[in-house]
Amino acid sequence: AHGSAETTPGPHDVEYLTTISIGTPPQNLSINIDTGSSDLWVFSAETTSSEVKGQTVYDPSLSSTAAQLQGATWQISYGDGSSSGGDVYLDRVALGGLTVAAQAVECARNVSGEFTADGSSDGLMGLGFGVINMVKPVRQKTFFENLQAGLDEAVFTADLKHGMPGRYNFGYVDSSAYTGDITYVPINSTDGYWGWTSPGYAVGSGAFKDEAIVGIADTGTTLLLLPSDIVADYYRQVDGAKYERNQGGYVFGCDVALPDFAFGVGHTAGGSPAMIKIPGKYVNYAPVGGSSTKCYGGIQSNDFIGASIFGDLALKAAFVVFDGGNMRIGWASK
Ligand SMILES: O=C(NNC1=NCCC1)c1ccc(Br)cc1
Repeated sequence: AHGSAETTPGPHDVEYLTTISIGTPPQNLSINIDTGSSDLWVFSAETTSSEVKGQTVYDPSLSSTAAQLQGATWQISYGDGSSSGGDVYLDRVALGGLTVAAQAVECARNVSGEFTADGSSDGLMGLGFGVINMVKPVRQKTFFENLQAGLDEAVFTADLKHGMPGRYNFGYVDSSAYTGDITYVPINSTDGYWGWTSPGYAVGSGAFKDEAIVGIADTGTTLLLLPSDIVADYYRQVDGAKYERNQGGYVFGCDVALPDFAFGVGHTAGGSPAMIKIPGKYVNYAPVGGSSTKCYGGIQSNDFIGASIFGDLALKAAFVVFDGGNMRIGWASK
């Protein structure tokens, strides 16, 4: 089996939203597919009403195929400090023409302010590894893990785009969706993430710099978060760019010229790595609050996290294969 679903960017490509249907008759929700976590949770009929502002909720009592997972609860917090928690139902979940008959659907009883304020997202679908699923006492499998054995190929692919809809495919690699070759590198899933190491980077037309970047591929994080020395190196090439603590990162004039940023993938011994190039204009993330001339950079430091995060800013410059069958990740230009 294989399937395909369109995914639509929010403002400034802050997140990408994909429609899933839950239950019988189907209840359609718009969710954020997140390779940086492993819980499928949704706003629900049980969510504290003051914390629901415009979201569509899943109501298991209206689904003839819903069954509460007795005694199961969950609580999760994300890298950006947001959080949610609640209880668990098993129900059928469909996405892109694929269905899991008994998927753990984690129903929120409470959500943090970030989720309440985001009227576009009705929940998250984690496509990380089940080892970090947060359901207690028995952790649950992700949608992809439940599908995997029945897929033609044990893969899903992310084809996110700048300011326009992209696509998540499951069970196959669409050879018409990228250019050149896909370069695969092994992943380290010990922490439950799609962890991988880039051999280095280049700023604009500059030389490749051999500096290993240990990170994760995370569709649920908006920006590209890298070691502070690499980030400083990039913004040295941006006229007037500076680090502003009260803005929480590097800012620059919204009309400034921005160099491309390229990161390496794999490299044959002595050979040069494949490069994924992020166009400079993608690095202009958005005007900072209250200004129309000062803009916030899409490349920022990871110093509080430790690992680097190849978030949507990096992913939307590539066609990315999350290969669960071979525990590897593949990157291609497009
Ligand atoms: O939470 C993480 N990714 N997903 C999401 N962020 C915000 C909403 C969803 C995340 C995962 C790993 C590391 Br290391 C840092 C952050």
